[in-house]
Amino acid sequence: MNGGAGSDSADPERGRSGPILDVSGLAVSFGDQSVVSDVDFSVDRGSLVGLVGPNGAGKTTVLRTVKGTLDPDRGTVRVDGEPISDRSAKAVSRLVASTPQGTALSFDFSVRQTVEMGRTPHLGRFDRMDEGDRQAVERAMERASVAQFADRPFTSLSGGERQRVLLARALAQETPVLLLDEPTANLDINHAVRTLELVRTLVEDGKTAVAAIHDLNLAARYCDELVLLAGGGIRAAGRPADVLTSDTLRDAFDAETLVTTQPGTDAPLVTPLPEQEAVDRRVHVVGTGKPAASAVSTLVGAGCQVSVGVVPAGDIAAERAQDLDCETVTVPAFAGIDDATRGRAVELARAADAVVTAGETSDGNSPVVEAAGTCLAVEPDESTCTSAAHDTVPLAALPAAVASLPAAPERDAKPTLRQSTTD
Ligand SMILES: Nc1ncnc2c1ncn2[C@@H]1O[C@H](COP(=O)(O)OP(=O)(O)OP(=O)(O)O)[C@@H](O)[C@H]1O
Repeated sequence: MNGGAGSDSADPERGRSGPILDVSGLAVSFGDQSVVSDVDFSVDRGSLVGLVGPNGAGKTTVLRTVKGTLDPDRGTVRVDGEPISDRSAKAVSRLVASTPQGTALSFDFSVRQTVEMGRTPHLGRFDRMDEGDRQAVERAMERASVAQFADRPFTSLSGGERQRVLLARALAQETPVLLLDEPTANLDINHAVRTLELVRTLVEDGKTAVAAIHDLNLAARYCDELVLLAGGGIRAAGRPADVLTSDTLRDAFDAETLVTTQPGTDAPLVTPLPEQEAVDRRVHVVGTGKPAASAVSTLVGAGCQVSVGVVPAGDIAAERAQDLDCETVTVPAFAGIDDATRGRAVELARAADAVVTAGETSDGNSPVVEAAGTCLAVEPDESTCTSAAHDTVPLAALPAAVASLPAAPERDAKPTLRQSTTD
């Protein structure tokens, strides 16, 4: 019996909990060049963990070590509690399947023959595939959406199509653990999302997956946890929102980023920022909705100290400002602005080098807008606070417009901003 007749939904892993993969004290070098050391992480059954990090950080090296094709200098990889070094290569292949980073395989097999290779660990040396093996192959091709190419030569496919065939080969292996090295690298956005949705379905059915993923936003959206590798070790590990912060990304990638939240989810959204000199200005934003939220992100990204309000609690501009640790003066939605609340916003506006209005602003905020010496309105200007003289600028030009303003000389005497208060 060659096995493999079971369907994915009857995965024996389903319902089991706890770590299936445990990596401890891993150190790998090539010659005298250390690539990673002190790498420790474990992966729970039924979860998807993303390995992220800059080029050359060692993601592929860690994946190769986990599947046993590269021996570490130190450390242990355990699958299901047992070190892989104590198991035969074939036994490891029944537990761990992988897809390679590159798709430039030179063999000229058909797609079906390529996927059939995934059954090798389940066959004896002289065994032929049985009906159960053939069903596993068909199922894997269907799941990876490559059944329509089954009879074509592998080498005739595009890079993205090949990538899906290699995923099908790994699925045909029917292992509890999947290691995916850049599974979306050659895929268009539709196939990238479909591939990661498929991996999520597999994970929900009980499989465990570790994927090296360059696209931080896809990694954040689909992975349960991330391991950030950089500089020869793990820089951060845990929930995507805890790992993908501006500070850790600066540390790992030497890049400035703006981290907000992906619409409709609580996954972080990472926007790389072009290198530019920080705009050392203090700005108070008055407004609501997406225009005000975008103004806040743009100004924070440009390096300004930003405060916001008065804005209704729950408005996207208030949430964005709080995400970015800006002092935010709010009132409950649909409530009027009381004097004390308006007073705090006026104080912040006076202390700022400029007030920026964006999106709809209520008449109740007029004293806040008027409190500033300078007012800039973001196009299209929807402000109802018309009493203050202002220039209108497109959002993209806002940092430059703010930078061109003179900084108020009494900066040191200005009241300090509190971190993200809401009333
Ligand atoms: N066989 C090898 N011999 C020598 N050095 C190697 C070998 N394989 C990898 N390296 C080096 O090890 C380091 C880590 O490589 P690795 O491919 O693991 O990084 P990575 O994080 O997967 O990178 P990328 O994001 O670019 O795919 C790199 O500096 C690489 O040049």
